[in-house]
Amino acid sequence: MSTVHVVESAPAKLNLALHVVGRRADGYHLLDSLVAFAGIGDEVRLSPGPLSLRIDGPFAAGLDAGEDNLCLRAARLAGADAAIALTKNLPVASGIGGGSADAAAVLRGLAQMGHALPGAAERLGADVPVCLLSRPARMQGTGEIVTALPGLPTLPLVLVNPGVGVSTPQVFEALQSRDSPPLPPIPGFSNADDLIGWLAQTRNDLQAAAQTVAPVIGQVIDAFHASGAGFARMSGSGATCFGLYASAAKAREAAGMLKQHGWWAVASELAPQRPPR
Ligand SMILES: C[C@@](CO)(OP(=O)(O)O)[C@H](O)COP(=O)(O)OP(=O)(O)OC[C@H]1O[C@@H](n2ccc(N)nc2=O)[C@H](O)[C@@H]1O
Ligand SMILES: Nc1ncnc2c1ncn2[C@@H]1O[C@H](COP(=O)(O)OP(=O)(O)O)[C@@H](O)[C@H]1O
Repeated sequence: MSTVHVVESAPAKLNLALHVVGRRADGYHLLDSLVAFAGIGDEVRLSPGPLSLRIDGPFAAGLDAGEDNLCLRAARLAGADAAIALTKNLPVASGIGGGSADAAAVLRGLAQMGHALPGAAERLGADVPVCLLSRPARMQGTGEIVTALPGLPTLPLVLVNPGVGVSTPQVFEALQSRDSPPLPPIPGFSNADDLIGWLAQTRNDLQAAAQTVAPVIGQVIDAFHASGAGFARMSGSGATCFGLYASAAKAREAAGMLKQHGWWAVASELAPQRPPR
């Protein structure tokens, strides 16, 4: 068995706010999004060897380890060989960027093993540039413009996925309008009230569209409020939603209640402090 050389976490991406501000001639939508990362994520381990991928973890069964897997695509883009082990803790295709986070973690890990980061990482997926940073950021364009933000308060949160697959193209097609204003100026947030006050002035424009495809998303948001969340919203194109809570104990209690619906529900943290890279 080969020795693991590098372990990289691949934290879940959350679009705390997401405005659709336009549409390009090729049909792709222009976004303005406040992105942050959660304490929960996948994990990638790299060791020297020919290019290979092995997947374990709670969501391994839903994911093919073939050549299209974003871990392998990332290594090929970097021109690097490595034996990759992925622990898939995040639901697949659920609006929290698990595939992009995995690709970014592979690229970061390969960089630690001496391989240069490839240019145009966004070719792997729109969320890969922000996932490479894995820190709070404003994301614009289709994801290629990433501006790091000073930081966000670390807050208890719960993620819920109702187990319904939502197609990203279908959600974009279901949009009623594509000309939202940009996000309001993003101040420094010193506490939960600051952040929630700012979030209340924003939207996830994809949420209403996703709800037409998967009405259960509305039930998830209602259940978050019933469980004491101070704020609840869908991330990305769904169907995963997040709720913010006043304490870690309340988040854990809420996750227990939300699981009773038969949904994947996990208590974690928003923007946990991570050691500097
Ligand atoms: C919506 C976001 C927000 O962070 O998150 P997720 O829901 O993926 O987590 C991303 O922009 C998702 O980007 P990405 O992950 O590359 O989307 P894909 O699944 O590759 O895109 C599928 C399709 O959705 C449409 N699409 C996607 C992104 C975009 N900015 N405009 C679009 O119109 C296009 O029809 C595209 O062919
Ligand atoms: N390592 C990976 N993890 C998750 N999805 C992957 C991976 N590799 C390829 N994919 C594919 O990428 C697509 C997007 O997955 P993901 O990034 O989890 O979702 P989303 O873009 O909704 O946040 C899925 O359809 C999945 O089949």
